[in-house]
Amino acid sequence: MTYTKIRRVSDALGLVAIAAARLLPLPGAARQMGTLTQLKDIGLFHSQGLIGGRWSDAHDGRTLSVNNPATGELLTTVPFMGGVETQHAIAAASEAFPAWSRRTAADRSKLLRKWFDLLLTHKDDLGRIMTLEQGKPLAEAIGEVTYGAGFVELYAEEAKRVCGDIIPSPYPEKRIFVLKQPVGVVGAITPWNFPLAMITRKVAPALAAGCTIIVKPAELTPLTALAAAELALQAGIPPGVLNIVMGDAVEIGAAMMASTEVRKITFTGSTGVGKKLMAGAAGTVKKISLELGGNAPCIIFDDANLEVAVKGTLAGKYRNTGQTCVCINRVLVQDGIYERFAHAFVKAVSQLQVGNGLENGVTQGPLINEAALLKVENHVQDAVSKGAKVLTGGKRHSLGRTFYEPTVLSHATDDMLIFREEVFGPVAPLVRFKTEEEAIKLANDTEFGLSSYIFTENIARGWRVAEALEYGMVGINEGLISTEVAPFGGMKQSGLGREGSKYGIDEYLELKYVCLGNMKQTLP
Ligand SMILES: NC(=O)c1ccc[n+]([C@@H]2O[C@H](COP(=O)([O-])OP(=O)(O)OC[C@H]3O[C@@H](n4cnc5c(N)ncnc54)[C@H](O)[C@@H]3O)[C@@H](O)[C@H]2O)c1
Ligand SMILES: O=CCCC(=O)O
Repeated sequence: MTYTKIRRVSDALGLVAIAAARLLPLPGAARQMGTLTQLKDIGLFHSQGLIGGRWSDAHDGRTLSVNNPATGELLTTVPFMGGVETQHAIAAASEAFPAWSRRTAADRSKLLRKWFDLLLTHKDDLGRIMTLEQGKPLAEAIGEVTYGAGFVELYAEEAKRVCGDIIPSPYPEKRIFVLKQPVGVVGAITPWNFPLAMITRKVAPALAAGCTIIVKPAELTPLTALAAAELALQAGIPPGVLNIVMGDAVEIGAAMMASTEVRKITFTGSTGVGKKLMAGAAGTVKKISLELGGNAPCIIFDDANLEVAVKGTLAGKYRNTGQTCVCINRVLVQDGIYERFAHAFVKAVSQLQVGNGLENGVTQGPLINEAALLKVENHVQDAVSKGAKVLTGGKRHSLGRTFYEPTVLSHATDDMLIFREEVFGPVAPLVRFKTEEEAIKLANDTEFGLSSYIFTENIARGWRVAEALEYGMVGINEGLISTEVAPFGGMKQSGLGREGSKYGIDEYLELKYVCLGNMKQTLP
């Protein structure tokens, strides 16, 4: 029985093809399936890359393990690809580019809309795959699918609004036009913390603009990307328009950088890697956008509504177990509200439920791996050694492995690692301040500038401080600010360019100036 037939049978019976898939060698499908067999549509599970519309292995057969961070379980293996496969993917994307870019915007829009519909239809399965490989609680994972699909819907609409311009000419015999054209083949490199949304935030505007793309998802979380790509194929997105390679990040990145056909690099990840890519892109002068790390301050003023501040800080800090680039990293609390805030915040944090993201009621999943756990431990130890006090948590969770207790530290100061670096874990350090001026100074005292948060009931103060913060995004009385319709991005070393919103598509477009001369004046 072929894999497609197994899928049809399983669909017809309303069952998954668990037994069959385990027993048969399945070309193009699962080699080891474990808990992934509980998907409603097993056809979403792919463990090969996608090049020119074909599910592909590494040329030398090498593979890479994908594990569940909550249990350590081996979920599957995927090809360990490198420069060779990246060059094939670039060739496929280049070949697909002329036809894709010549299609009407309305046509591309329809295909993106179909992809959006399919992503939502399969949101439970996509969420399950995401929880298995990334660890976030299932409800949060399904939330990410909705969020990620939102970019596809938005750019299905924006595709039709890529308008050029006519500029009044200063010369009677000349006319001046501005065309917007797709930049060409795009290389996208994405992180593990948002295995779907960081991909659709790049792929959807690229495809809407008429570009073709090669995506390299994080090696820790390739399965959600592959499932989304399966749905893109089902939606009718032509072979070669969307390609996925994974494996040796350095080799894949280098092949993208070296290629003269790749005209644009879009990266989300750490600032260190972003800087390397920026240097690499210089060799062929590629357009580049970077969404990098953050060090978000959250300023709680004396006049904040305590309940709103606690709820907002909780959401902004502990989303995805603190593993979000926009997660609050430093909580700056004014003198007059410090004790009351600390008390109420600790109470709320103590109620978070840690566990395997597939279990009901869990709000805090594991950290992605042992290295992430060690970083969190190191930050807490460093803070405590410099005078911080643990108000709750402060150690590995009794579940073991990659679980860490949701933690609040008081008496944090600007000489601690946790003040300087992104902790990327469930730890909130409270820093006491006296004046508005001091809060702004502390908040801006970092090379990062992604997101920031303010809690105050004073509207004038909210505006004033928002204007003074050197950050690309500011939440006022709100801890969850991400949405596909708003421009997402950072200042300083948090990145270049903006994603999402009506502005995000500009990153995938070139402006071309056309001057029409010899316009003879025939009318009187
Ligand atoms: N600003 C944003 O929108 C945003 C969003 C999500 C995550 N992030 C940041 O990402 C970081 C966490 O993600 P991460 O640990 O996956 O980051 P990372 O930089 O280690 O990896 C990101 C991606 O880059 C690849 N990569 C690593 N080295 C590379 C190289 N030399 N050449 C080419 N590719 C390379 C990885 O395989 C992965 O796919 C955090 O700093 C977080 O703040 C930022
Ligand atoms: O990790 C960073 C991106 C998360 C988001 O889009 O809110």
